[in-house]
Amino acid sequence: MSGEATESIAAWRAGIDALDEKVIALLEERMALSRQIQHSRMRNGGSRLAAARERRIVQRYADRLGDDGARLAALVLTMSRGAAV
Ligand SMILES: O=C(O)C(=O)C[C@]1(C(=O)O)C=C[C@@H](O)C=C1
Repeated sequence: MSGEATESIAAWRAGIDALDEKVIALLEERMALSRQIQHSRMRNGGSRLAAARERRIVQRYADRLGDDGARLAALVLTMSRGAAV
């Protein structure tokens, strides 16, 4: 591979690494918000789960990202629920 290509790939990877850091930070922020909601609901006698809300979230991801988006949403929700200890 040419030196130019190697440099380009390194720069693009730096961009990806920066984006991944943001995605991770956003996921952490999301999990914290989700935990607040779940704790609040449970303190008030409700359950941890809000199934209808989850269906809307999965649908939103699916509309934008297809079947993989739906799977990603399910994983994000699992992580968010798991954070509510
Ligand atoms: O929106 C809520 O009611 C939440 O509790 C948050 C959240 C989520 O992480 O998006 C988590 C658990 C529920 O089952 C539904 C959604």
